[in-house]
Amino acid sequence: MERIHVSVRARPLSPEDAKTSPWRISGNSIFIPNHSSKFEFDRIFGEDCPTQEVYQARTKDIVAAAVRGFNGTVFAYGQTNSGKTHTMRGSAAEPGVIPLSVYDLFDTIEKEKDREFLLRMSYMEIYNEEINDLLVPEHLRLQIHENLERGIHVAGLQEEIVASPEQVLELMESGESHRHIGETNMNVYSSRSHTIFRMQKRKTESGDKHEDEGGHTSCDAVRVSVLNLVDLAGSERAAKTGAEGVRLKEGSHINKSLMTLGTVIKKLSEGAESQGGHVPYRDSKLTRILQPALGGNSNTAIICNITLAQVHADETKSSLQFASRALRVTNHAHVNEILTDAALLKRQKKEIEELRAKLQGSHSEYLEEEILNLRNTLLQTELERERIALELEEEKKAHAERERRLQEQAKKIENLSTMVLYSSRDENRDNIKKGKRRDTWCPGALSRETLGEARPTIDVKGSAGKTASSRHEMGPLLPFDELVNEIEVGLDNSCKIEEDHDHGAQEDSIIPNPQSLMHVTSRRKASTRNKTVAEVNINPVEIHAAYDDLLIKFENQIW
Ligand SMILES: Nc1ncnc2c1ncn2[C@@H]1O[C@H](COP(=O)(O)OP(=O)(O)OP(=O)(O)O)[C@@H](O)[C@H]1O
Repeated sequence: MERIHVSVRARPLSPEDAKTSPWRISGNSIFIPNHSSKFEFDRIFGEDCPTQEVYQARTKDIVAAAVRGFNGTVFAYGQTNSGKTHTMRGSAAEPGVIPLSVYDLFDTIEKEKDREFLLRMSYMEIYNEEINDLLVPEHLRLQIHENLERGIHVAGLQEEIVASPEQVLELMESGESHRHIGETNMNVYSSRSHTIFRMQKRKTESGDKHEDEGGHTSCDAVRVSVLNLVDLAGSERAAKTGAEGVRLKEGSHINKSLMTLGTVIKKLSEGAESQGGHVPYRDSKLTRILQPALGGNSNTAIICNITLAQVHADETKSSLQFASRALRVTNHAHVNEILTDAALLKRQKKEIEELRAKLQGSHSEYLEEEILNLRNTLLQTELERERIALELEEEKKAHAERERRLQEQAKKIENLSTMVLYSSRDENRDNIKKGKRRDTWCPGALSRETLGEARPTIDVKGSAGKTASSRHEMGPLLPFDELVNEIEVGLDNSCKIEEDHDHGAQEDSIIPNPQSLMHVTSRRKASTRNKTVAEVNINPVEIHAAYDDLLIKFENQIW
């Protein structure tokens, strides 16, 4: 929301008028001393102020905004002979707002090299409430239309494509030749019509360019803005202008349209539009054409031309009241963008792609979180697997230890068997050698001392091929049962020693004590050892028998 910018420009006075002028200007205020009326505006330009300064005050910004796509309207308002045409058209010596705007417009466009512009100009007048085309004189009584695409526009109005300020000004000069100008008592070249100089800019936004599959560049947005520069006909009093006939009729239409403009401004200043009230835009061609500029989509500035002469004090006061009301009118300018169907599709496609990219981005975040969770789960599984592997390894070691002990026990048993068999073979050999055998066995007849002299020394070799380095002395020759009892007593001690003994690899090379082995074969307390006996199929009865045989052979050997 931005209100209409209103400035006041006072035209130079003759020395006589200057002496009698009741008006005083102080800053941006104008008033009549000792009078209740005091007006304040955005700017007040004195009689010595050049048009360039007037242009710089606001119009320059409106032109720049028009290049960016905002509608703009600047119009000069005031009584006849107040300097409106001088302000808007100017002269060769002092160009007016229109030529200054045209040059500025092209300058701005040239600086915006990345944009593509298409400029058109039109020039029309509203004469006696009829719209005529000043560029094409045959185009008379044109009608005002309104539609969604073009808004309010004059149908059939010539729109010349222009490429330079000089071309524009030439066309403008040409149009001036068709304008209704008449002589009145107040102004030799009095404008008898309102003129509207219009520049339309169609801008294609380079930022919206796209390259299609064929590599061609197309634009999907076109900004269209309209700059209206209006030189109104001046309000006049027939008594002062001396208008008669045609001039009187012209003056009547001028006054009527200006009165409608005043009413529209008054209504807008009172907030009628925002309150849903009626604003009589359609009561005149002027207000209808300028409707977007008055409370609508446009940056608007009004330059109120006045004369400070005493003789025109009432008209000046009336103009200042109009301008003062206009200060309270607000507009809502915005960029006007036109999209073709193809352009609309392209833009929507672009938006969809952007949304899809955003969606994929958020989905990717979700996936990353999922991957992180999976990685954590995987890590936990790996740790669990390693823990189980360690436990398995420990179990294997324990199992191997058990197997090793079982094998040791088996070897000991096997050694015992081998020892028994070896002794048996030696006895047979000695028996054959001596040819002597004892038929009965009398243990009581044998003293331990006697037996000790005859106790053989046996070199025992392991059946597994291991060399037994230890030499074991045979104990006293006892009956088998007695021997077993003795062994059990001995093995209790042996077990204790064995428990304290390191079961290293060195132990494998030691020939087991046969007595210990006998313990292994007969001891019922140790279930594992009984199991070992069963596994190696050593029958204690057989050992018993073999032992008896050995004793007999041994005795035979002695005797
Ligand atoms: N600021 C100014 N400096 C110098 N001369 C001026 C100035 N304003 C107006 N004039 C002169 O005053 C005369 C009338 O001005 P102008 O034609 O612009 O008035 P107008 O408001 O357009 O009148 P009308 O409504 O009858 O067309 C012209 O000769 C113009 O050169």
